[in-house]
Amino acid sequence: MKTRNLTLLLDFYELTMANGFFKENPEKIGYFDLYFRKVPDQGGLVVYTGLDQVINYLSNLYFSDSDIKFLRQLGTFEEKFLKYLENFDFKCDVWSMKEGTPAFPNEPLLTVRGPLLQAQLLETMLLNIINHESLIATKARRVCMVAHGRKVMEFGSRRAQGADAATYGARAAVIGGCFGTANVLSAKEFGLKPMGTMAHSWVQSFPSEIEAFEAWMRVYPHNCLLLVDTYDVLNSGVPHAIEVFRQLKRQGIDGPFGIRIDSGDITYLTRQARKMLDQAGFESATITISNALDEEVIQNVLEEGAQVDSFGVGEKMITAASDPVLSGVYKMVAIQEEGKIIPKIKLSNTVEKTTIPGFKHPYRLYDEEGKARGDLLLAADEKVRANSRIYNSDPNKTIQIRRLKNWKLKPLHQQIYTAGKLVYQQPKTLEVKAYSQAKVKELPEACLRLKNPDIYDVFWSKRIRELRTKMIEEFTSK
Ligand SMILES: Nc1ncnc2c1ncn2[C@@H]1O[C@H](COP(=O)(O)OP(=O)(O)OP(=O)(O)O)[C@@H](O)[C@H]1O
Ligand SMILES: O=P(O)(O)OC[C@H]1O[C@H](OP(=O)(O)OP(=O)(O)O)[C@H](O)[C@@H]1O
Ligand SMILES: O=C(O)c1cccnc1
Repeated sequence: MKTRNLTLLLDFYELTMANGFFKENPEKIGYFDLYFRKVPDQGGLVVYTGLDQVINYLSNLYFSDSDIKFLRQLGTFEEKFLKYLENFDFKCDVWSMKEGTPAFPNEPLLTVRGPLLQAQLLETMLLNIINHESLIATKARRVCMVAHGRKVMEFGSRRAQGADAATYGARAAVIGGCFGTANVLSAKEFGLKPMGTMAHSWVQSFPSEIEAFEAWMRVYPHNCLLLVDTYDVLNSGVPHAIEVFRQLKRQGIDGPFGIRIDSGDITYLTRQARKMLDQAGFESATITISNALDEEVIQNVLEEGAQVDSFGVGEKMITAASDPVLSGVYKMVAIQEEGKIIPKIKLSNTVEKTTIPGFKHPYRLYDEEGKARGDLLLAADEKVRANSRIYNSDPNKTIQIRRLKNWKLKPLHQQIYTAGKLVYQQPKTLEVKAYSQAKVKELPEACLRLKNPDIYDVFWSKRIRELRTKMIEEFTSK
């Protein structure tokens, strides 16, 4: 997407703290991890998405004259700090998982290291981008999985919560597995092919359904997809569609032909429509369905034997309606003073909400067959030996300690910025999608299912576990 100055899209406390950090010690370094604690819909994985927009945001950080003017008249900030913002020079290091990576609770999707006052300013926007796009990609994976290879088109822009949610959401849906989107802006910006059928208004605008279909046929003889539910699917829509396909066939045009059904009982109507099309000799004519679809409806109708070639999915996917929040957080995990990294923790009443201190990176563990067996968090300067002990991060798992065996470790973090300089080449959206699908295939099948998936293990090294336990004890014994 075009560059946009979103620097002021932050929560005011980030600026007031930054003003304070500036006064205290502008050189002090902070480390922050961005992660989530719970997979939406009680699913097994999140499709990490948003890095493209994160890069766009970070590469365009600046405070414009009018931003500074606005901040100055608030009377909250020191003049020296405003001057610092005026000449803002992004200096942070950023590590991130590659976009499309399947990710799990409590592992850093993205880590920022840099002057505390800068790293703090990024909190809201990084979360805004990643929480939204990962949520939609995660939902789309669920929807596409139950479609079992049938195409899913993203149709949700009209019901998305605003223009960005529609456009970036459509991209996220494609990364999650959708074949394409009806959103033309998203298609243009992200190198996708826009797609779709026709609306009821086309049919309504003619004196009769057959005239509407014939007119469409004249405009698009080589891709004749007709919406057949404006009046009566089986008594009017499908027979008229067949009549038009016959006319095209007589002209020597053999498709692609197709119909879309947007209301009624999907199972019954598609089975009947399939029979009618087949009997008329149009076995290759496709049937698309739409109308408030989600993974449950799709699974239901396919189990009932619905005859569907592709799905148009809108509102339920673009808003992740069944569980519409990914509660990613951005937490300080360390500071650095005089070259020394000092781990920091945030305690909570629940173990889940207590943070994981220290500068660390996530790795994926692969067995001899190339299957992912879990993820492992290691301190940034830590090396582990084959067969060392690793510890489950989930306190509810019965088996807490495991051996690393001969599993291969592959780093999940890539360096994206070094001292504020972009050092990473972001792949194109369709490459991200292909990468994501390949990475999902590496996971145990039981983690992928919609209901009651197996919980994928996220392990910690001994060092991380001991540090956390020690810090909890230190604070709670005080
Ligand atoms: N066989 C089926 N099993 C489960 N859900 C279905 C089935 N057929 C349709 N649905 C879903 O049921 C919901 C209601 O569909 P229906 O077409 O009856 O209502 P509607 O949206 O009011 O129709 P209209 O678009 O004409 O106003 C939709 O979400 C649809 O996807
Ligand atoms: O239902 P969704 O999953 O969001 O899919 C997109 C919907 O958008 C269109 O409906 P339209 O705006 O014409 O209204 P409708 O619900 O009356 O069909 C289309 O016909 C689908 O039904
Ligand atoms: O092309 C379509 O059929 C379409 C696009 C958006 C929303 N509903 C339908």
